[in-house]
Amino acid sequence: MTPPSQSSSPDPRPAGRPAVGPVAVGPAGVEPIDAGPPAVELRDLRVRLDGVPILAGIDLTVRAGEWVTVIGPNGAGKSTLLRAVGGLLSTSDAVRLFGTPLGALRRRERARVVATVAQSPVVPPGMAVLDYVLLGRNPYIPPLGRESATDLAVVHEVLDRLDLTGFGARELATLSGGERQRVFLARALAQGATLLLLDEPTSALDIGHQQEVFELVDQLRRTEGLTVLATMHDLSIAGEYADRMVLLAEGRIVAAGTPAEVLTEELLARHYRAHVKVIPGPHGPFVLPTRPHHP
Ligand SMILES: Nc1ncnc2c1ncn2[C@@H]1O[C@H](COP(=O)(O)OP(=O)(O)OP(=O)(O)O)[C@@H](O)[C@H]1O
Repeated sequence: MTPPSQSSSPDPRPAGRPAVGPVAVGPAGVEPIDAGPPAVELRDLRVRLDGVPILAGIDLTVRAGEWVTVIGPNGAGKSTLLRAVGGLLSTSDAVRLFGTPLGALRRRERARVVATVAQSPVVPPGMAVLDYVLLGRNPYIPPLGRESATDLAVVHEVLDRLDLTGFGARELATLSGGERQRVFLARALAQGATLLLLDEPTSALDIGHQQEVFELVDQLRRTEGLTVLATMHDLSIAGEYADRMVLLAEGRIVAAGTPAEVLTEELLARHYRAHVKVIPGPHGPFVLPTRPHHP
């Protein structure tokens, strides 16, 4: 089930690529389509906030259907990078989504292309879960219009897939941290965008729900060509799901490559000042923090 188009504006998604509806599951095992422009293209992206340089010339390409995870120590600029890609910062023409400069996309168009799960989303006070997730359908609801049966069906399907059936009437503020985090993800998936930006999306989840969420996102990626740009601090999980990883430090990319190339003891010691043991695993290296040796 793909969200109906309600705009005559040009759709920057590659031709033939469906809008990703969370309930539209295609044949399993379809490889990402690698034709057409990249999902994300950053060319010399520089961001200053309140006069402070935060990102110092980032070049990064994320192919359609790829999962790229940005890692790095606190304050490295990961959230700022995702906010720039999501259109929340002024970036001139440094950011292109599916070949279109970000600035050329109107708000509703952009919302059909890119959905974000922010680290700490603002929650309108008193809002029920169902109404909050329905906000994800705004790009498909005409101004002054009401949600359609399709919008409601998508929302219920997403709630179901994120183990939130029965939560619809609950006030968001009464949920546990992990339940609330799944609602934030539900809203982003209900948006049906082709590019998903995940900023520490599972930091409050128990390991079971964490795995469930990442498996769901990965399934959408494999079956429907969803592109994922994520940040996370759990390096083992990051390596298990990412095709490629980018290590950011002090606003610059200091390493990029496969998880095995980026998750090395030497790089993690240098940029995180962390003592870790890296053990090869079937889907990516496991990174285990170890106590420094005291003689
Ligand atoms: N408005 C602002 N003015 C000045 N500095 C800012 C502003 N907003 C953010 N920063 C700084 O920018 C840097 C990057 O912040 P950002 O949130 O992108 O880091 P991060 O890598 O996501 O960190 P974390 O892992 O802690 O979430 C931080 O040092 C932060 O203090």
